[in-house]
Amino acid sequence: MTEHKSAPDAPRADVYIRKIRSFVRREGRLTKGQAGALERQWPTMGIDFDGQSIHFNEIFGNDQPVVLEIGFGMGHSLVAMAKAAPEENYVGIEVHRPGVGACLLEAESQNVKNLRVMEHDAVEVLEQSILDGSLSRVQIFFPDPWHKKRHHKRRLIQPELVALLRRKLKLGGVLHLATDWENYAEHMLEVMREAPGYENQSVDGTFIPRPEERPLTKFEKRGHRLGHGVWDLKFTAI
Ligand SMILES: C[S@@+](CC[C@H](N)C(=O)[O-])C[C@H]1O[C@@H](n2cnc3c(N)ncnc32)[C@H](O)[C@@H]1O
Repeated sequence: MTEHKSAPDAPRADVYIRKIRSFVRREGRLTKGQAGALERQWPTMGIDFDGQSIHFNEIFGNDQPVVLEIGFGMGHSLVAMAKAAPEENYVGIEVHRPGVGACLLEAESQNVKNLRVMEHDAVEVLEQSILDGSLSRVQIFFPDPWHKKRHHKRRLIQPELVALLRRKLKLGGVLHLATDWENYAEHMLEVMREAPGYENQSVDGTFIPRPEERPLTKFEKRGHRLGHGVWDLKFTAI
C-alpha cells in the first residue's frame, strides 16, 4: 500500500470513476438549531472541500486511527460512535446540509471533539482529497437503495467505489456496510465477493450478525417499522 500520493496536492483528474450521482440534491430547510450549530461549529469541525489532499493528523492534531462514514444522514449514530471511541478520529461526509447541521448540533450537545464533517459528494472527496492508506475503517449505513432496476446504477456500492475505498484503507482496515433492502444486500455481497483485496469477516461467507457497536440509525428504525430485515457486511482489507 502506498501511504502518499506521488503529487499530494494535485487534483486527481485521472481517477474520476463516474459521473452518475448516488444522490439527488435536495434544498432542505435548516432548522434554527441546525443553522446555529453550523455557524458555531463549522470553523472547528467542518472541513471545506477544495480538491486538495487532507492530512488527518494535522486536522485532528494526533495520529489516532481515522474512521470515515459516508452518508451519515442526521449524524446521530456517527456522533454516538465518536463519543464511545475517543481513541479514534471520526470523519463524516454528507451532501444534505440539514443533516450536516443536525450532526454538528448533536456533536455540540454531546461535547464530542474527535469528529470532523464535510458537506460534499463523498466520491469526489475520496477521489481527490483522501490519501491512500489513511483510513482504518469506512462505514456506509443504509445507503439509498434506489429500488427501481433502471436506477441501480445510482447505487453507491459499485465495483469502482469499493476498489477506490480499498486504496484508501490501511492494510487490516475494515469496510462495514449495512442495508435494510434485501436486493441491495445481495448486490453488496456480489460486488464485495468480486472485489480484490478484501476478506469477508462472515464465517459463512455472507452476512455478519448485527454488530453491537453500530447504533440504531434513523433509516434502520424506518426499516424496522416497514418490517424490513437488516443485513450487515464487514470486510477486512488484505
Ligand atoms: C438513506 S440515507 C441514510 C442515512 C443514515 N446513514 C442512516 O442510516 O440514517 C442515505 C444518505 O446518504 C447521503 N448520500 C448519498 N450519496 C452520497 C454521497 N455520494 N456523498 C455523501 N453523502 C451521500 C444522502 O444524502 C443521505 O443522507
